[in-house]
Amino acid sequence: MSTLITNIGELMTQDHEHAVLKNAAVVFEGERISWIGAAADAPAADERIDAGGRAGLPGWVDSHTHLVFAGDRTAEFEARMAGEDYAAGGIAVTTDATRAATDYDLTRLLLGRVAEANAGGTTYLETKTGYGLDVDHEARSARIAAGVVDEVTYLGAHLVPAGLDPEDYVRLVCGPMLDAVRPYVSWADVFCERGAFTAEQSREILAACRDAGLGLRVHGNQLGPGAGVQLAVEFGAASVDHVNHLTGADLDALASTWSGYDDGSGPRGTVATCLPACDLSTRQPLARGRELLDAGVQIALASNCNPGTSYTTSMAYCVTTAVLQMRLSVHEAVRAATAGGALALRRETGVDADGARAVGSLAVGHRADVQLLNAPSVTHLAYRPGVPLTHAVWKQGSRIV
Ligand SMILES: N=CN[C@@H](CCC(=O)O)C(=O)O
Ligand SMILES: [Zn+2]
Repeated sequence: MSTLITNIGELMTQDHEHAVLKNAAVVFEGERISWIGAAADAPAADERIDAGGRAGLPGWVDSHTHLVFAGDRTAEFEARMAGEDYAAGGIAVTTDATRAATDYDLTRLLLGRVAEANAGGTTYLETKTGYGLDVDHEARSARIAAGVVDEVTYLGAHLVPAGLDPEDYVRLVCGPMLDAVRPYVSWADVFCERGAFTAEQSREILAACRDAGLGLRVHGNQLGPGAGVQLAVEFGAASVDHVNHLTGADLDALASTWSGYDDGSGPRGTVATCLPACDLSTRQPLARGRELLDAGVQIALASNCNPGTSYTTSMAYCVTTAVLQMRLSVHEAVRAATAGGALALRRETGVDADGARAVGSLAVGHRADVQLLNAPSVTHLAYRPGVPLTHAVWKQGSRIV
């Protein structure tokens, strides 16, 4: 089955050349893109969709979420808006509610959040465990997530549960808990922050997870300066996320991981993932996306959807905020929310050992994940803030919106 989407007024491909095509068309063959170019040259296909001059772009790649949870934290949010600071301890409230939920309810809640993300144009999703915090509940969260989302990250190192000795808990995270989640996850993450895990504890956990064959990610430098960025660089993590409080040395360390990447002489480095919706909800200074880009660091934008610090699945909101307040161009912000997210998940290129296709950019052979906006140009995402512009979404070649 092939599908032609034609009469696309502006197509932002986010491919290697950063091409933005006018009067464009794209053809899918099954789950993959088989052709892309000028509408006038497009080949015939089994199905023909007229985009009516609308703008098209890759589906969003949301590379940082915490979607497996029950309960809500409205009261904590209200207190924060009244002036209280965010503290990691709130994670325990969600952990209690999550442990109390049935498998059926947790799955239903997760599916609802994924559907909400899809409706806003998200076509590739990572999510984390981290609201189970004991062996059985972490394994359950990982198992449920693995049946629903594209990438699952083990975040047993989210908070030390009350009453446990931190060193005992770290041993659990590095041992029996890691063994229990291992069949379901491909990534591990650690919340390296005051009130969560120290640099030394984080290092021990990252080493154990690396030795178990997991790719690494780090929550770092969110609430103040800290060791997260340096640890992420030391371990060759695919991303370090939050990055609100960076020293010059942190910026240099991140930039050094990307030297030679652009001209093909160096490997992929550590992506700095900015979470603007979270920054606003926690009243942290916005991550310095502009400065990171100018220093040569590859960045991603992600929703960080979770009940504590960022209860939104809207990648469009993140893009809008990045343009209006972080001083990214529309092209840069869209890139960070598509190809940047893919880079943070190491899914930006070709066919890998799992047979998975590249996501986050529109090129022949890549996964057919495309969204059309109810707008003539992608700029409308920032020009018309808050307006739901999603018109149609295809994921792996199938229309889902
Ligand atoms: N910072 C750590 N974890 C989440 C928040 C979790 C929570 O408060 O429930 C985050 O990414 O912001
Ligand atoms: Zn997070």
